[in-house]
Amino acid sequence: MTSTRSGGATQATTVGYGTPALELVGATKSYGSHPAVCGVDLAVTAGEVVTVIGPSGCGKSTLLRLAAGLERPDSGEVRVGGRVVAGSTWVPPERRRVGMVFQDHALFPHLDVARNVAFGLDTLPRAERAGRVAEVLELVGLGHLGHRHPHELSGGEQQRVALARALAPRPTVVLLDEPFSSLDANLRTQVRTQTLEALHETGSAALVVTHDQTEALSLGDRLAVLKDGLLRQVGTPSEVYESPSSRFVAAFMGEADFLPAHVHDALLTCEIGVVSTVPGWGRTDLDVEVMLRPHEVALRVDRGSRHLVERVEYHGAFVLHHVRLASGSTVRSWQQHDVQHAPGTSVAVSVVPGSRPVLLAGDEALSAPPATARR
Ligand SMILES: Nc1ncnc2c1ncn2[C@@H]1O[C@H](COP(=O)(O)OP(=O)(O)OP(=O)(O)O)[C@@H](O)[C@H]1O
Repeated sequence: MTSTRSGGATQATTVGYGTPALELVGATKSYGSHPAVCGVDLAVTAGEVVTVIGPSGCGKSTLLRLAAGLERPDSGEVRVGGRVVAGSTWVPPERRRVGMVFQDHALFPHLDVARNVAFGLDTLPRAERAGRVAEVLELVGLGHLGHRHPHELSGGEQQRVALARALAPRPTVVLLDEPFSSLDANLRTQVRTQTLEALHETGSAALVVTHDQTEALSLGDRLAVLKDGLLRQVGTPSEVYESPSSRFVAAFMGEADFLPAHVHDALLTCEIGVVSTVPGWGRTDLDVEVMLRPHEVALRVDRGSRHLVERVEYHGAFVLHHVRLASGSTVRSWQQHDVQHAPGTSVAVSVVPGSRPVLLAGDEALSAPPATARR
């Protein structure tokens, strides 16, 4: 069931309570014999921003194109506002209540900003069109630029026009494909914030493709990690970063080092000593691997240690130290910007107290001890 929220001309068409704005159910698409998206189940609710991230060629754009109606699924369904738009039936892109924002903005060069934004509003009575255009341009902070042509705008302004154009018809869902990647780093942060504000203001559901881990972690209410066309994990940014379900997700979402480790009666130890206790792992004896992120690794100069600083990377606010352990394994450690241990320095390495490192058996993260490991 779709309904329009009362009390706000800028509001998107939202869906009834409990109905996802966008649902992909078993969505599958191959190009020839090459599977691009394999049985993806993903739901986005009204007002929610979900980012899709994964390595190049993993199927991110194909997933978005399936939702938009620019590709037909080989099997599975796409639903918008609870209505099937692909699967047992086919609804073309322009009738899906879906807005799209592309990486290159895709504005019409011969139309001014106002006409670009008005482009998808032909079903609206003429008298209401100008008001709606003014409203969404105001929403993205460009109320004063309606008369300009795209070539007279900065990259960030063009991106905001593209967003205004996508939001103007009050879509149920907005799909954004790498929307900030053509902007330089400073502008990207600013336009990202403005985009999020506009999306939250309208209450649209949004699915955003990005290849930037930091962006995925900071932008989305949830993020979906894709690899080889398969969804590997869906969760809030902190769930995915702090409790990755696999080695792939752990390493893809940020710096991660893996060390052989052992759990004995809920005590986790590895080459650098005691890592932590592991609640619920009493009466367990098991070889595992522990994942350590650089913010969990502490260093202290110790002339007697056989662990040596190998390389130091200055990042401004923080300095990343690469340490070669006595065994030959390496770990990384973030230090404050004024701490730089020169290569060759002997250091004691430990785990920052309070850390809850992730344990792995093979490529899968362990959330509980396997039954076979119980003594
Ligand atoms: N029209 C097409 N014809 C044939 N193969 C395609 C087509 N579009 C995409 N593919 C293939 O499908 C796979 C998924 O492509 P897709 O563009 O969805 O990946 P992506 O994750 O968006 O990649 P990137 O991050 O590099 O943009 C890739 O192997 C790609 O080569």
